[in-house]
Amino acid sequence: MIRVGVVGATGYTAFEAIRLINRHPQATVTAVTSRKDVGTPISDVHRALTGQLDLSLSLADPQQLGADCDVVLCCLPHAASAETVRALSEQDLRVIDLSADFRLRSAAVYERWYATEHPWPERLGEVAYGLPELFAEEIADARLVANPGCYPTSAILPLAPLLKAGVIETDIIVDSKSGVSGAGRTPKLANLYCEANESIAAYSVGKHRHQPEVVDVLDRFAGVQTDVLFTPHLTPMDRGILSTIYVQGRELDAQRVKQLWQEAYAEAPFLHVVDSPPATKHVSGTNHVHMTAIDAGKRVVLLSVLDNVVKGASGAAVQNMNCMFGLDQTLGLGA
Ligand SMILES: NC(=O)C1=CN([C@@H]2O[C@H](COP(=O)(O)OP(=O)(O)OC[C@H]3O[C@@H](n4cnc5c(N)ncnc54)[C@H](OP(=O)(O)O)[C@@H]3O)[C@@H](O)[C@H]2O)C=CC1
Ligand SMILES: CC(=O)N[C@@H](CCC(=O)OP(=O)(O)O)C(=O)O
Repeated sequence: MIRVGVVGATGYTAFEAIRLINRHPQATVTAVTSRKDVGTPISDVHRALTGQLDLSLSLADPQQLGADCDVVLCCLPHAASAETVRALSEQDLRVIDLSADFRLRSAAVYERWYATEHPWPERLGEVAYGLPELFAEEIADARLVANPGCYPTSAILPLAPLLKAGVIETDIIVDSKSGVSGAGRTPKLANLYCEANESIAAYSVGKHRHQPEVVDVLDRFAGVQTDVLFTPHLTPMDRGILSTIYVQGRELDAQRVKQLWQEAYAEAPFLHVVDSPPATKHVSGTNHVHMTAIDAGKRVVLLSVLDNVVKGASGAAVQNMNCMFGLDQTLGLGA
């Protein structure tokens, strides 16, 4: 059995990770940590875990986690995560960081977009990016994996094969909508029921930190510098992301896009090319991504949907864990 520690266990991604590991035939949760709820049973914090996991929260002590775990899923906010990841990396265990702290390859870019100094800049650029559909070999060999952002996953997966094949121009528009769980469980005014319900709004227009992540990962995979305009929207649903992506290229049409996806993702168990516009409900609670392409004048419109807390976070983390331990990618993920 793989012994799994969950750091920052009181949050949404941690809950989803525990739920998935509880169903995993070869992994078990052995430690859950928190700053503020030390000593509290995890099932008091996440009531859906009643009768499902008999563990109490402890402080994140790297040495103790090193003794109790083979792998730690670090579910802390960005900027807070990097120090903990660094301390955990000194232990004899593998780490999957769900935050953004090790996704970018450049400390200067990180510092510009996250407005904070990186505490371990020399490690950036050597960390596997946790999209097994694109980087399976690096992930399999890694001791530290940077789990992708939820929006970036929804944009990178449709775009990567098209850029690699050189069939689209590098000027790309990504318009994304997310459910409120994407913002985490830590309360914020914009995410209160009366603010978010029956309403939809764009935010961080032209300055969201996932824009450089998409650009960096596409360059890493396809060796192409893109100019991505990314606009996220908060929508009144619990979970789910829909990304609408506008691309164009000479003699490009939807059929060619789908053919390139089919070739690139023939072995990818969670990626599905569908024939009509997908809905977030089609993938809710699953690790699947549905994608389609539709001709629209001089452009092709790409549509992708995923569950932000599963394929956008904890499901991807379990998929990465499976790769790191030489297991079938789908184990514990119901596919
Ligand atoms: N929600 C989503 O859909 C996605 C989230 N992510 C990323 O995953 C990570 C976790 O997200 P999520 O679970 O939604 O977040 P939450 O806000 O739900 O939970 C984060 C947990 O981290 C702990 N925490 C908060 N602030 C600090 C701090 N300054 N130092 C140490 N611990 C802290 C808290 O636990 P306590 O107070 O008990 O210590 C909190 O419960 C984030 O980096 C997020 O950006 C990535 C993809 C998708
Ligand atoms: C709806 C909502 O607020 N979503 C979050 C994205 C969550 C995520 O993936 O963010 P990380 O890169 O920090 O892991 C946001 O826009 O900040």
